[in-house]
Amino acid sequence: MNDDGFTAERLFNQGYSYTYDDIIFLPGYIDFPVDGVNLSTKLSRNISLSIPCVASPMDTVTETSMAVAMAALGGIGMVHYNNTISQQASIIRAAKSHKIPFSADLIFATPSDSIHSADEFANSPCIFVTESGNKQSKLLGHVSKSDWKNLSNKEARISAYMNTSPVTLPSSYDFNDVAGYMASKKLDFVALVNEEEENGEVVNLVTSADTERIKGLPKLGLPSLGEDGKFLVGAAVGTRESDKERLEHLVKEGINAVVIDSSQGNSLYQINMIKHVKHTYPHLDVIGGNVVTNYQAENLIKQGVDGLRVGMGSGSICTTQEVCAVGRGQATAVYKVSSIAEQHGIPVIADGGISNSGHIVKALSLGASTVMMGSFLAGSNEAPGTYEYKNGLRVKKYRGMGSLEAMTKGSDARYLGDTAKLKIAQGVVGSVADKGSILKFIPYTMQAVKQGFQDLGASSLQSAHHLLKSGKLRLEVRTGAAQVEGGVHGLVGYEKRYF
Ligand SMILES: NC(=O)C1=CN([C@@H]2O[C@H](COP(=O)(O)OP(=O)(O)OC[C@H]3O[C@@H](n4cnc5c(N)ncnc54)[C@H](O)[C@@H]3O)[C@@H](O)[C@H]2O)C=CC1
Ligand SMILES: O=c1[nH]c(=O)c2[nH+]cn([C@@H]3O[C@H](COP(=O)(O)O)[C@@H](O)[C@H]3O)c2[nH]1
Ligand SMILES: [K+]
Repeated sequence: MNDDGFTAERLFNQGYSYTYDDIIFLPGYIDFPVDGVNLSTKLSRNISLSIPCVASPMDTVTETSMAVAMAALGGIGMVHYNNTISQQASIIRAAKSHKIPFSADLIFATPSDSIHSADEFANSPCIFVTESGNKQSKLLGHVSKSDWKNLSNKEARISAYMNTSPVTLPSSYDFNDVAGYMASKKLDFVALVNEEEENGEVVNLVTSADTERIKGLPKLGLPSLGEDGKFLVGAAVGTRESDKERLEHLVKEGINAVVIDSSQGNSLYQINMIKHVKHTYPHLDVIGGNVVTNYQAENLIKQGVDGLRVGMGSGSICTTQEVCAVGRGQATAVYKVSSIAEQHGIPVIADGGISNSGHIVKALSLGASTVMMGSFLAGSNEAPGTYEYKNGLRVKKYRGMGSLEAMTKGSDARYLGDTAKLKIAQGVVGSVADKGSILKFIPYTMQAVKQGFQDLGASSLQSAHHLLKSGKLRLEVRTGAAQVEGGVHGLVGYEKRYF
């Protein structure tokens, strides 16, 4: 009989709001190797993923590159809605047209243009020539940077010297198809065109440097693909009348799930929106939230949500608990909501507060099926925005969607028709350190999560949830001193490297 530690049920019913760092699991029994751990899971009732990772619908986290890379890794990205309907739709369209987990900056010109400086190529190995000089018209040829450098008359019009038979491949080719073709033909670069469109629009450019870089990264798992063979992409919408029109456009672009975005999801507005979505698009998975209590969760489950997003005030940029005095410690919130959702077969997304692989292990072992991350992903190459330097550190901007800056930017698009109102911030604007590509650090993070699962004696999410429910999973609260002991301590200096 195991009477060591507490069961989750006992620990989380004492009137404390615990967060991930407050608790620690006692180890279980290992009878399988690390690579025997399977992290496949469900985002929502009808959507399966091979890794439990979701990119948050925030304007400094998820646009095309993030959505593509997350799906390529086996997770999913939720495209934010702090933009116009057409901008959000075009981010989704672009993500859906990719089969390769990176996107290049594409440069276009018309045949009658001249190229005066190498700067016009920016970082691209070529400039594409189309009838109208933009992406949307027919591809006529290209000028490679090396051909342009050898040109004696730099004033010449592009039509006089462009290559009129550029090598293109369908954008439906996957990474191995493209890399294999490039290697066999010894190509420096190749354009990927969308063959579903009449004009064969160029959607991506792959260079041999890209293929070499990808080959050097950890092997990708099973990508998240829909029935149409395209990457799974989700999107967020609000609960205003105008969000119904927004959703109509997003559905046309083929989104696979919709997140109804709110800090407090148990509202008449959200319930009306869920009813609308369920009635109008019965095959679209709806993720409701955010919720942190049984009462909130039950109300949304009654309306037929296919997934629940859990977390209020736990995010790194959140000030909701300070400003509004509502919310819940994230470990308690995830455990409480998951135990109700599980009875209805509804997967839970643990949203916010993830800053290391241990937090992911905790969220999943407390009943969540996926984790949603903002700050953990915002410093990556795939997040929107460019890097800048702050105190010698390479950083990217990261801001709360309830920050004044984000609300002001989105107010035209999101709060259209609102009468003048006083804006109160529930988030901050900040920056996060450069982390490189998620194609590299997410596979390492998942390996760390697998090690945590192995220590617990859980070979899958299902088995972790079984340990939780059966009371075999034992945990304790860490005192302040235990938390200090659990971290690095007593050293004069050290370097923290995770992989
Ligand atoms: N997870 C978290 O802890 C938090 C997240 N956030 C994020 O910040 C952003 C903004 O969040 P919220 O302010 O909660 O957004 P929200 O859209 O739920 O609410 C904004 C305001 O509009 C009102 N409203 C919504 N629909 C309405 C309708 N149809 N008619 C009239 N009034 C309506 C709400 O009552 C509220 O006052 C979201 O992206 C959210 O995810 C903000 C705070 C906390
Ligand atoms: O109180 C808040 N004010 C905000 O401005 C805000 N913006 C985002 N979010 C929520 O935080 C989550 C991301 O949290 P992390 O950076 O910790 O991953 C996100 O996924 C959201 O749930 C906000 N919460
Ligand atoms: K917070």
